[in-house]
Amino acid sequence: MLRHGLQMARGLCQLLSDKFSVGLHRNIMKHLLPINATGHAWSPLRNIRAVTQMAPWPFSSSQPRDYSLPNASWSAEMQRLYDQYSSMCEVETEGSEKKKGAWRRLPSYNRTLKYATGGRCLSRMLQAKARLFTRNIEEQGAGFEYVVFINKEEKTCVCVFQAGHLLEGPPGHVHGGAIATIIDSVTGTHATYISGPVMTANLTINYRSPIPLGSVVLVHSALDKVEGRKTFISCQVTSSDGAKLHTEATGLFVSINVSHLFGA
Ligand SMILES: CCCCCCCC(=O)SCCNC(=O)CCNC(=O)[C@H](O)C(C)(C)COP(=O)(O)OP(=O)(O)OC[C@H]1O[C@@H](n2cnc3c(N)ncnc32)[C@H](O)[C@@H]1OP(=O)(O)O
Repeated sequence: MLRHGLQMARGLCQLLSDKFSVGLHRNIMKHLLPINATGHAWSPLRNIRAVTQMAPWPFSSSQPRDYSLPNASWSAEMQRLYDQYSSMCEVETEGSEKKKGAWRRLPSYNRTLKYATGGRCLSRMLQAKARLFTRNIEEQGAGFEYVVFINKEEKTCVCVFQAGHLLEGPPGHVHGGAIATIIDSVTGTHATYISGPVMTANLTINYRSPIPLGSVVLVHSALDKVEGRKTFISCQVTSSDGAKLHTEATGLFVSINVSHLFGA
């Protein structure tokens, strides 16, 4: 019973911190994972693990890499847009006072839920190898380079997305499935920020104009409405100056009890 409860707590914590990559995880993480003076996470669950012989806590020895931070593969346009939205974000100044800003950058990691379906643990091999679909290409700039910002006041999201050469569909242009993936990731993250844990129930996409490989586009996500467990989001992918419409989409996200993902 204790073991099962701890697995659930650990899975929930990681779900909120990895899969959904949104701010609400912070409240839980700060209780479960105080950061010590060396910057390493300390977990009360880790201490209990010695008694219960549970699988390793994935964040126990080092901080996870935040993939939404700039790297050498980012083009000047990607960096410019990152700087533009970052300048509108809330920042902590000296003395822990916060400078007001409507936007917030959402961190992004490469691990997803550790304990998945059927109420059973995934095999150790799968646990070790599982990676978030959009963050699983090692070579920087080859796949999905993106960063998501959320506007708390307007309840909108924008993602700056640079599509790498491994995402080719039609010659020299981005694969429709890759476009769907980034749309699902951004709108899903947005819905989670609004409504807590959700799953995509429906995604409807209209492709209006092809996206050149290597280009930087903006994925704009807006909340349409929330009806009970249903969160409706609409989305547009445009050129970085907003002049060209590439893709339009609508998504329906249904709130779930996380036990849904544990097969309970
Ligand atoms: C950082 C990374 C972020 C990544 C975000 C990516 C998110 C994802 O990709 S999730 C993976 C893809 N999605 C899935 O695998 C979901 C699979 N489907 C399911 O698990 C379930 O069908 C689920 C959870 C969506 C809904 O099931 P359940 O909880 O039983 O809800 P259910 O009672 O059927 O429906 C609830 C409401 O939604 C409606 N609904 C459910 N599915 C649909 C649908 N496809 N179309 C329209 N309406 C729907 C129902 O009609 C019902 O409406 P109402 O309350 O008005 O009667």
